[in-house]
Amino acid sequence: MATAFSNADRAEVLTQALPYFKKYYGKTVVVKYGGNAMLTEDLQQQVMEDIVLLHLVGVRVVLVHGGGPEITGMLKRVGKESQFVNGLRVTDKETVEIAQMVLAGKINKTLVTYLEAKGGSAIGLSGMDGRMITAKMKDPALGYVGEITKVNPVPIRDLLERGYIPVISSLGCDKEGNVYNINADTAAAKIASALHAQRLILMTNIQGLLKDKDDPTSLIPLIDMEEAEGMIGSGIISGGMIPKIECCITALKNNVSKVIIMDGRIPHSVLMELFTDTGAGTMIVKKKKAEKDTANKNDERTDD
Ligand SMILES: Nc1ncnc2c1ncn2[C@@H]1O[C@H](COP(=O)(O)OP(=O)(O)O)[C@@H](O)[C@H]1O
Ligand SMILES: CC(=O)N[C@@H](CCC(=O)OP(=O)(O)O)C(=O)O
Repeated sequence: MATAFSNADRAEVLTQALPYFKKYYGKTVVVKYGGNAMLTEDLQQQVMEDIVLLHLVGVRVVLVHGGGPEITGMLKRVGKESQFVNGLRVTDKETVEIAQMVLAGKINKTLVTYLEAKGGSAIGLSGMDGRMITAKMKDPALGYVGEITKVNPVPIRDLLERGYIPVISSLGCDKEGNVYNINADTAAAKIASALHAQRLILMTNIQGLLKDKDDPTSLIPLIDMEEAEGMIGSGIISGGMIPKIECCITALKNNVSKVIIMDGRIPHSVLMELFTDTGAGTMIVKKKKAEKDTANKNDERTDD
């Protein structure tokens, strides 16, 4: 097949990636995949191929997934309308059962199958397995929406040690055996904290954090926690981006080195972020090293 790249070009690309392979070898990267970045089978397969590549070059990669649109679709099929309060789905007993079927059943197993088909070894678990995610009711008005009280990282570490990619769905349970529906960004952030991850990558359906959410050219490549908090206060960050940024900030305050929000619909965005000079999306750091105007995302990316 004719291609625009010569073998020399390909070798050059690999050589350029070498310092990044070295940087991330043996490091823990938690990737959250979900929402509209998960809409087609092709897209899911492409992202899983990237995850396998990360795994094969020695990154300890953990995949945490959501699947909100699929839960909404399944609820519709049984005649139930979804209702959200501040980005969280109001979850009655029937809804949590359906969330469990969709997340722990269909999506988790589909992603595991794709990872295996692409040459990885993956094991799919939900937050209930091995008491990985303990939760309590967040607010009785929301029903069975879980607030995470504890993450047990041992089963995840065991799988990583044995060379598996853990694939975790965002459900949790309490001591009484109640199951809770948990926002997948929140679950990924808490898991990243429990693992002291080098990177938490949240894949979403927008380029990253934008100065103006309706202007795709206004991407902010690098921001720190204080600036991000200010942008929530000033209304630049709104809607579903608010809980996303809040859980990024909590992760940074709790053992996670850096967080990236990126567009999961762009092919190979995760590889671009980790293995190229340019990166992708928005990186959130605790505190920028340089002053605001001179801060360079690449300085932050190549150092921690
Ligand atoms: N400043 C901003 N930059 C980027 N997106 C923003 C911003 N403010 C609000 N948003 C909105 O947040 C959305 C992402 O949140 P959400 O839809 O909950 O993502 P997901 O379903 O992937 O978890 C974007 O599609 C966008 O409409
Ligand atoms: C409590 C709550 O809202 N849970 C989410 C869980 C799935 C999720 O977060 O999926 P995405 O990442 O695809 O949005 C829900 O029911 O949609």
